[in-house]
Amino acid sequence: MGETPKTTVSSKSKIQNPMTRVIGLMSGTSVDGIDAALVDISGRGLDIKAELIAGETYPYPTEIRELILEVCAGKAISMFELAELDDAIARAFAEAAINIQIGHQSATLIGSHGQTVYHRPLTGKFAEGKLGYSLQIGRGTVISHLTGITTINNFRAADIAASGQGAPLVPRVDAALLSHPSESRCIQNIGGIGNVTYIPARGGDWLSKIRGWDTGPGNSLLDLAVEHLTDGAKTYDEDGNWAASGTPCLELVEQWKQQDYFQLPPPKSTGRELFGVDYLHQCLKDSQRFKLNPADFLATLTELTAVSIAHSYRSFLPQMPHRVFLCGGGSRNLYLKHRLQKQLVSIPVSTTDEIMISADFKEAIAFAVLAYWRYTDSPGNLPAATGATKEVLLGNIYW
Ligand SMILES: Nc1ncnc2c1ncn2[C@@H]1O[C@H](COP(=O)(O)OP(=O)(O)OP(=O)(O)O)[C@@H](O)[C@H]1O
Ligand SMILES: CC(=O)N[C@H]1[C@@H]2OC[C@@H](O2)[C@@H](O)[C@@H]1O[C@H](C)C(=O)O
Repeated sequence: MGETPKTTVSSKSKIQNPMTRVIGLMSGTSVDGIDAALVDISGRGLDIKAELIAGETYPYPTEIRELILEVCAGKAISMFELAELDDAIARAFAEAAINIQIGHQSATLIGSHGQTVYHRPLTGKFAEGKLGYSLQIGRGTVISHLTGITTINNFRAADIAASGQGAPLVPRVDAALLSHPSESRCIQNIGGIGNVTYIPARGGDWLSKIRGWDTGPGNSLLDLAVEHLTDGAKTYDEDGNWAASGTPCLELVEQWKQQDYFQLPPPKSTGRELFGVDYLHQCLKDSQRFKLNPADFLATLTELTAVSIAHSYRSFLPQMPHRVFLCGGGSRNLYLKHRLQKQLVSIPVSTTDEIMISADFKEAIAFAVLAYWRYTDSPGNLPAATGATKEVLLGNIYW
C-alpha cells in the first residue's frame, strides 16, 4: 500500500480539540472502487484541521461492480439479492478500513458514505409535500462489527428529512478546509457526476455566500461510451488521450446544453438515474446525423462536461471565481482539463493538490470530516447547497 504524501489543511483555528484519527470511506457514481483516507482531525465546527496520513483506492471485485452498475441502471433484484449485495459492499468497505490502517496507528472512528444505488431528488412542483429519496448501501452495522470501530453512515437522510436534496454534502467541508482570505474559489469535483463548491474570499458574511450544486455529468457518460466503443475492453479514456485525438461537435453540445437539468437553478443534485445508459443512447442517436467517429464522439461528450460546468458558473454564481481547483478522477483527464480551461478563459484551472489537499482522496477525506462533525455534534450540511430548511447533524452512529 502506497503512503500518500502528508498534506495538512487548516482553517486558522485557535481552539483545538485533541486529535482524532478517522477513516473516510467513499465509493461514488463511477463505481470504480472504494476510496479510503486515514485522516487526523482536530478542532471544532468550521475551525478544523485535517491531515491525510494515508489514502488508497481498493477496486471492487468485478462481479460486485457489474451488479452495482446494473442496479443503478434500473435492474430489478429481489430483497434477498439486495441484502446479499448490501452485505458484500459492507464487507468490502470494512476490508478497506482494515487495510488502510496497516502500518499506522489505529483509527477510532469511521465515516462511510456507502454506495449510492438510487438518488431521487425532488425539485419544483414535484417537491410539494414530498421528500427526496437517496439510498446508499453497505451497512454501517456490518462495518462497525467487522472493524470494531465506531462507524457513522447514512449521511444524506437527515438533510432529506429537513427537505433537502441530501446532496451535495461536501460544500461545508470544502468551506472549512479550502477557503482563502482574499481569493474566491470554485472547488470542482469531477467524479461520475460533477459538483461544485463556490467559496467567496473568507471574511465578513462569506459563510452566507457559499454555494454548491451538482453541475451534471462528470465522467459517467464518457466511461459508458468508452465501454460501449471498446466492447467492454476499456472502462475510461486514460488522460483523455482518445478524446484529444478527435474534434468536438459544438453544434451537438449546444443542443445538449438546452436540456432541463442545465437550466435548473440550484439547489440541485443528480445521478446516474439521469446521466446514465439511456442518456448515452440518446447522445449516440443524436450524433448519427453528424457522422462522428469514436474520437469525435468522445471529444463531444468531454466538451459537454466542460461546457455544463462553465455554463452553470455563468448562470448561477454571484460572480465568477478568481480560481478553479479540480478534484476527483476527472481532474486526471488532461483533455477535459484543457477544454474546461478554454471555457473559463482567464480563470486559472488547477487541482486541489496545489492547495494541499489530495485531489484523489478529497471526497474520502470529506466523509472522515463529516463523521467527525457528527461525533462532535456539529452540523454537516449546508442548506444553501442542499436546499434543506436548516443545518442538521448528519449520519447514524453504530458504536
Ligand atoms: N488518468 C485518468 N484519465 C482520465 N480519466 C480518469 C483518470 N483517472 C480517473 N479517471 C476518471 O475518473 C473516474 C473516477 O473518478 P472518481 O473516483 O472521482 O469518481 P466517483 O467518486 O466514483 O464519482 P462521484 O464523485 O460522482 O461520486 C473514472 O471512472 C475515470 O472516468
Ligand atoms: C447521491 C450521491 O451519491 N451523490 C454524489 C454524486 O457524486 C458527485 C455528486 O453526485 C454529489 O452530489 C454526491 O457526492 C458528493 C460526495 C457530495 O455529496 O458532496
